[in-house]
Amino acid sequence: MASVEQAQAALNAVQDAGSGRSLIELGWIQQTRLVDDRALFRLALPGFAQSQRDRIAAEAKAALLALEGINDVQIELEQPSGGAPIGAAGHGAGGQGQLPERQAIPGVRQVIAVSSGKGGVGKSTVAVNLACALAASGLKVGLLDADIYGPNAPTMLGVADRTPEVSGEGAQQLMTPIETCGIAMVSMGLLIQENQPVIWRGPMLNGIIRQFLYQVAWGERDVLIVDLPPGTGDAQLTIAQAVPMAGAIIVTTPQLVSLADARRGLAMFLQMGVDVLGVVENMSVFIPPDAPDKRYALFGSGGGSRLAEEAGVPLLAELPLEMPVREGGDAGRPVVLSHPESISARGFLALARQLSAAHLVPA
Ligand SMILES: Nc1ncnc2c1ncn2[C@@H]1O[C@H](COP(=O)(O)OP(=O)(O)OP(=O)(O)O)[C@@H](O)[C@H]1O
Repeated sequence: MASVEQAQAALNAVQDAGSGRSLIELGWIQQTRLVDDRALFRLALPGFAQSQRDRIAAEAKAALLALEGINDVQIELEQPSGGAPIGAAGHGAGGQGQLPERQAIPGVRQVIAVSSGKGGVGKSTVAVNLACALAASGLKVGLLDADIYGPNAPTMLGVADRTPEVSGEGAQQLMTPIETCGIAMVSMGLLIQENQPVIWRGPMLNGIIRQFLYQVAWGERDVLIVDLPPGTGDAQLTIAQAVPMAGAIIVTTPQLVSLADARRGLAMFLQMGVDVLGVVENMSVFIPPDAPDKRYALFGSGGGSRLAEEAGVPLLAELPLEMPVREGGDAGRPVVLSHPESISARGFLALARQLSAAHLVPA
């Protein structure tokens, strides 16, 4: 028959996927007891998504059932001290105290973040084309380029030389988004000179992102697409804590190194209580312009589906590496508008249809 110490040691081996730390060390598992052949413990998780809570509970349960003499496990679900109630708005990192309520953007019905673990995988390309494809389907779409340090959306949408109008002063300031390709967009790239470096610290970055969320005249929008910077930094945390979201899309290439980063990004969203809507694999195969029937798996294959499967989320699209995508991005005319018949454009349009059907309802 196992002892309480053995039960605790077994639970100590169960880790939080995001930080890699033990659940016991994090204080999420408490009051482990044994009654006859039953193990009981209290699970006090911060506001994780349901799937993440289920996974943690299942792993802890399995760890206990593997012990000799334990035939049943009972879990008491507890709200973490000072944290947000489990299953409510669902944000908060363990033990960090009460976070402010998420605040919706007036007139904006849904927010979808486009994220990637590492740079250069095509996150901005996906965000911009997805926004254009959703607009082409008749939805009212906004695009917030939250990649403050490397804003690419203005170039990809051909508006890098435009400057949004700003009215009012201080907290009353209101920026009018730029209208292009049927969408309304704002970006740091519209506010700084080209080639000017952006060197900001966290609090300033949070401030500008909050301004982009709440001090822009977004008007009535069925959906706001947020193009996040790569990685798991301040911008992701600010957005995830500030605004209620339909969820996040994770963009990755099939490459293993890209996958490891994408996993971290995915875990961060789940930890913040933000649903992951699915994975988009970009650059799945290269289609040469002079041999459009050929396919080359330049970055390997199967990475996107592996990531999606691991996380229990859908693989939303597998988009090829094609010349018109890059050309459209450089020329300021996204491929869904410049080459709507291309395989990539059809992939983006199908992605938009899927997301629309599952998460968006026009006003
Ligand atoms: N499917 C594709 N086919 C061809 N070119 C692509 C494709 N996806 C992205 N690209 C090109 O790859 C480059 C990087 O794409 P993009 O800027 O969208 O990546 P990113 O992940 O947003 O990068 P970062 O986060 O570093 O800004 C761009 O020149 C873009 O045009």
